[in-house]
Amino acid sequence: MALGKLDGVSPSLSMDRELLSYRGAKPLFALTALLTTLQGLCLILQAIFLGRMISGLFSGKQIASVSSDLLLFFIVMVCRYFMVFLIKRACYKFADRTSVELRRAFLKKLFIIGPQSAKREGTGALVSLALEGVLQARRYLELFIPKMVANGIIPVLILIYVFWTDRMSGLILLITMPVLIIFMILLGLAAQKKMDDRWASYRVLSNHFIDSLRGLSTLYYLGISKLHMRTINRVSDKYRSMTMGTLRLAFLSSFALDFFTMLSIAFVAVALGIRLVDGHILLEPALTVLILAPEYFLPVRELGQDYHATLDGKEATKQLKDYTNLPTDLENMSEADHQKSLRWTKHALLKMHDVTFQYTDAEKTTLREINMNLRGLEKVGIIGASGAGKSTLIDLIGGFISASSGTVQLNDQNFAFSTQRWREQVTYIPQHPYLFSATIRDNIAFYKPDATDQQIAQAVQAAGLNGLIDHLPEGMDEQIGSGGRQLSGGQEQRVALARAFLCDRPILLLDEPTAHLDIETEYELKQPMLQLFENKLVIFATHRLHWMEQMDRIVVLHNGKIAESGTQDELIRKKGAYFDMVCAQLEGLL
Ligand SMILES: Nc1ncnc2c1ncn2[C@@H]1O[C@H](COP(=O)(O)OP(=O)(O)OP(=O)(O)O)[C@@H](O)[C@H]1O
Repeated sequence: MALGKLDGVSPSLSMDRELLSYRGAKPLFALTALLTTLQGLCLILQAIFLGRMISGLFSGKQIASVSSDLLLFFIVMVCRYFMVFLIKRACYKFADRTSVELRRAFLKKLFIIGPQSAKREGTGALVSLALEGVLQARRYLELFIPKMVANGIIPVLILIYVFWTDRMSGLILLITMPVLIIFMILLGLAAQKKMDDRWASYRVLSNHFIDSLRGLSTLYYLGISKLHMRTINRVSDKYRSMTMGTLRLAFLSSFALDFFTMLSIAFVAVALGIRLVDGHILLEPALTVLILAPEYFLPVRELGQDYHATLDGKEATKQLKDYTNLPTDLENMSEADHQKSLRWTKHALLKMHDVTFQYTDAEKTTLREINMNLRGLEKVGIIGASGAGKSTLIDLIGGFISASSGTVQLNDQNFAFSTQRWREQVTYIPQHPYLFSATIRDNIAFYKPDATDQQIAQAVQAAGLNGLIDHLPEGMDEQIGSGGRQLSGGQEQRVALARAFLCDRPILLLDEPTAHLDIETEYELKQPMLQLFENKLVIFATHRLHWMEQMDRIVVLHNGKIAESGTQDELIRKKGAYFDMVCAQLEGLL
């Protein structure tokens, strides 16, 4: 956010400048300011007519003789509420449009950053931000803008009029307002702290809940699902008590604001009463000032109340903005650079020079001095001990994360893996491919929805899925994914293979796709997988060394660095890290 912490807690004094950066915000502020000024003038006229009417009746006039004041009073009242209606409508439209844009920008960024951001932020937190966060942001924009503008205009108009009518009352109003505002700032500071804690607790709760749902079967098999219930209760309870704390503060703040306001109005009333009795002021101006006094404090009170109600919206808006402002090299590249990134062909050459990568929350770099070339349609095996950086390297090449330093060139032109052109050419098969809650047909054709039945049938055949589909009651229309038929790990992997066959993209990234399968299932999958590898650049990270037979080149990672690379024969002859791994696996078998 452009403003510091104090700006967030002293809304009556300063405006959240970030709001002005939204599309259409400046005209909205101008329109709201104009309408609020008119509304303020109506309010003063209303008080004048009401004061004149009451003092007229008090001095013995007939109702008929004050009827013109009564009529004018109603006319300005209608005008005033018409202004309120116009302001609300304009702010609603702005909030609606801005929240849609915020969500769109958020989702766009989510797709650019990819799964890495889900790993970092947590799926639950991202889902909450995209759904509830956007609604809260909308409420904040809708409520806060008119209140903020009213706060800057109406008290000033009233104060000018009161000063002009009765200097003493003007002075009381002028002195009491800063006291009220300082009090609001103090409460706001405490509220902001509480809201920060509450938001952090909400993120933990969302992530925890989603993780628990995902891991429910594991927890059940381990016999600790009941035990885990207690953890969920604890996390929920923490969130509940934080919410109650924030609410307590909000109630306290409302009470204190009302109390101070009433006290200030009482000062004005007593001062007016004494001077009225002494004959230093007439009834009509005294009444007008007295009617205006509560209106003078009303915007501050309303802002104070809505401030607490919309604090979570303010925080959500900040989170959404911060997320969409995260830098990616895709955005740093010019359109010309995009065009330069050529389609991957059998002659293509990609060079990585001194590439490093460090996770934001990690202490040391995960990938270091990666110097590696990828050519045409070669098959490259990535191996290394657990934690060596295989998945990170695959994520980097897939464009899910961006290198911290180093250069990447595609056909001798600077290039970033996160470009759309690159991603459109990549198929990624992870250990657990995601199955959408849809039919098998839709799942297979997810990345190519316009595929014909014949193309899908060919992909099914190539992936060896026809045996399964023939036995399903609904065939290709069988529902799978959450809520549908559960597939085995091998069957899920075959769906992923069918997707890859159908997409037929020239680059294939595999991150331990068979690690969770038994050896028989892996053996059954090997033949369709090898068929899929044909005419593609394949980068295959795995622990299972038997795949290295089919690789043109092997890259051995150790502690984030390339320990050695070459063909299988070369590495065996070299008797280095790869040789040691083969020996270790063979010893494990013997
Ligand atoms: N999101 C993350 N944030 C911080 N550190 C991470 C993150 N993901 C991985 N790491 C760390 O980076 C290092 C490399 O992890 P990576 O998953 O790439 O290794 P790997 O070789 O694929 O391991 P495995 O074979 O067990 O899957 C590890 O030390 C890991 O703890």
